[in-house]
Amino acid sequence: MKTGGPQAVADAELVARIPGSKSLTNRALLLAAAAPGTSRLRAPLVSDDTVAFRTALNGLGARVEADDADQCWTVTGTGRGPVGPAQVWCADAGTAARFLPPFAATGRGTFVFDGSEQLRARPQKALADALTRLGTHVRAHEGGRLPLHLETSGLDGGEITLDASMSSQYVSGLLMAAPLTRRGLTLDVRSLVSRPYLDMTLRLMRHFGARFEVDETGGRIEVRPGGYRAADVVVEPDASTASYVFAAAAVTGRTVTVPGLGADSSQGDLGFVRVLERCGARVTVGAQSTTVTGDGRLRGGFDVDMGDVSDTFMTLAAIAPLADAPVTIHGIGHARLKESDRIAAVAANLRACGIRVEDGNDWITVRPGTPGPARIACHRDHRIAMSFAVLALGSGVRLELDDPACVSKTFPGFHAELNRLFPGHSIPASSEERR
Ligand SMILES: O=C(O)C1=C[C@@H](OP(=O)(O)O)[C@@H](O)[C@H](O)C1
Ligand SMILES: C=C(OP(=O)(O)O)C(=O)O
Repeated sequence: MKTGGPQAVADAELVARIPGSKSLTNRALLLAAAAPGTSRLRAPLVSDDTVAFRTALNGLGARVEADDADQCWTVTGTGRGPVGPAQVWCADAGTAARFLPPFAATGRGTFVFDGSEQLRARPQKALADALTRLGTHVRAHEGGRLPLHLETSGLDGGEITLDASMSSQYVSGLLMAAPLTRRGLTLDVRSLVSRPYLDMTLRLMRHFGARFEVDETGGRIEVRPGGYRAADVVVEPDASTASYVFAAAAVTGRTVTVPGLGADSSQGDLGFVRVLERCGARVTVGAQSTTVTGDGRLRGGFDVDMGDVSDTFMTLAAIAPLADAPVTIHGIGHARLKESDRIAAVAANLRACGIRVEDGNDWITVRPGTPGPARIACHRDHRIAMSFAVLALGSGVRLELDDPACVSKTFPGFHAELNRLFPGHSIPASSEERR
């Protein structure tokens, strides 16, 4: 029988404190704002993206109030689309820029959506075009980008085809607006990326009382009119965020459990643990929690499609130098259109560490190697910062992040939590002051 002592301490399971899902928080906020009456979000994510979303909804006529501990947000919704004029600041949040304009289009008046330089650079054309075809008067910057001006008297609905090859967020935004249209809306979705997010949207819409049908191909969705009813939501921990502590388990040979993230999760990014399994980690996805145990060595020599879980491809790419053979990740072309061009950013940072990398339009190959000290260019991309923090942890190399605080987009306490789980982690928590 094993007793206490150093080995027992080394083997002890680490229980990570992962904040709520950004995607669930911002969807639940929108649906609660669109429903009449009071809805509650328990354990919402409190971060730049969700606070921006909450503030935007307050400006659009809903009331979102937080309790003292920010553990429960109470939303008083209006039961209809918002009334303009309103100026909406989306900050860095893709979810705000893609979910809020369709919602506003179901209301009446004029609305102006804008965001940071980073968000202004991200594509919106398919969404702007769809709103125009539905009868909204839309004026956008070149290529449909922010700032976006809308003038609307509500949406009749109807049927439109939508190209979702750049982002699934356009589809989610239109779907969530659809029950507020006068006749209902049918979407014929083409070239969809990030499919699990669309399923998450539909699941949450159903929770708020929406009625819809999805055809057998999954590409045609018919949403009935009739609005929403208020509902309470318990927000699960964020699966994309959990990828960093799971990867940390894999590279340190420790066991990390994330409570509250289990087999029934609607977050596709929990699928990242199956990729870690290919690297040799042991994975248990239980009803209420997920556990990853690493053996400290990473197996490579595989090629994996991470198109459905692309927010986690950098987590794998950043630790891939520690694998015993090359790792290729493909299907991730749309990751070039996020907070940064993520393929380019990961490739350049790995090269700065002395690692051999090849990359193409929608793929990257990372070769085994010993990373050397480097300054990591985060490009204000939270996931670049968090991914390379895990490489620093796993390799013991000194990596300096040029913008450690950018993690506040989705996980303001990231460095502190990594340090709590893995004391002595080389990126100091003191670097975490907010921008
Ligand atoms: O709908 C969502 O909540 C999200 C969808 C994904 O974007 P794309 O659909 O643009 O890939 C993902 O990258 C993003 O972090 C969140
Ligand atoms: C792509 C991301 O964010 P968003 O599109 O919601 O801004 C992300 O969080 O990785």
